Amino acid sequence: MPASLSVNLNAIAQLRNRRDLPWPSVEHFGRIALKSGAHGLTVHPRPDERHIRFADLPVIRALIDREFPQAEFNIEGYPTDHFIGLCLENRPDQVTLVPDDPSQSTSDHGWDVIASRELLEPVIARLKEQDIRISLFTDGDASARQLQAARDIGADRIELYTGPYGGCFDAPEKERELAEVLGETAALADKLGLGVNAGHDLTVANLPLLASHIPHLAEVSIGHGLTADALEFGMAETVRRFREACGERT
Ligand SMILES: CC(=O)[C@@H](O)[C@H](O)COP(=O)(O)O
Ligand SMILES: NCC(=O)COP(=O)(O)O
Repeated sequence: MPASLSVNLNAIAQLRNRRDLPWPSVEHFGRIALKSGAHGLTVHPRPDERHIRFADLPVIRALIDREFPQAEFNIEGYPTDHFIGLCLENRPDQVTLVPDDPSQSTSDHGWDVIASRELLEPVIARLKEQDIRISLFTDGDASARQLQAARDIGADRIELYTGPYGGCFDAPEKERELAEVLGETAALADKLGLGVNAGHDLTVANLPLLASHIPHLAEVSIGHGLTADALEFGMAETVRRFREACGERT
């Protein structure tokens, strides 16, 4: 079964925010992405609203409810009270919890689940009361103890942080990163009953090899590389290319 593609709209929002204008519109490009066969939309609102604004969330929720009821809405972020409130108001199918400091420019590491158990366990319970699937952003080389802890506190999935893989894709180290790091962690998570998502710095070039090393890969969320390609090929054609890179026949 090919991995589902969730299109991250952060970069579209960042371009929009250069001016006090409503375009490029996250609703418009979200619609094109879903019409073109993307399985869902992802947003990662950050506290300074530098790309996704809090007001974008109900717009995306309404787009999915009205026009694409099968599509999934994935909200990513650090679990502050404000973030949890945004999630409860906007009814995502999945929340991906990410251990980012508010000043971080982008995500660059996964949770230390064991050390963060007191923070994460009640948050996961609260979100799961609303039937929201929980994914925890996880380092590619997470230990068995970390994965076990993720499962014990109620996570449904992990999202493997693929930044280091993206960074070494043109170098020989990518073989080790794939087989011994991401592949082994994914296999262990699968054995423990955790679903496996992946994201960060994925591209149409590096996605097929990743997917071939993680046969049970459930979902990839992709923003930066996909938006760059959309500038060249258009959003509809780009989504088609990324779906193919996931192993879908388009
Ligand atoms: C959680 C993650 O992998 C991030 O890649 C993300 O959602 C993108 O965040 P920015 O768009 O702010 O870089
Ligand atoms: N969870 C990762 C994500 O949504 C997008 O990351 P990127 O493709 O913008 O690096």
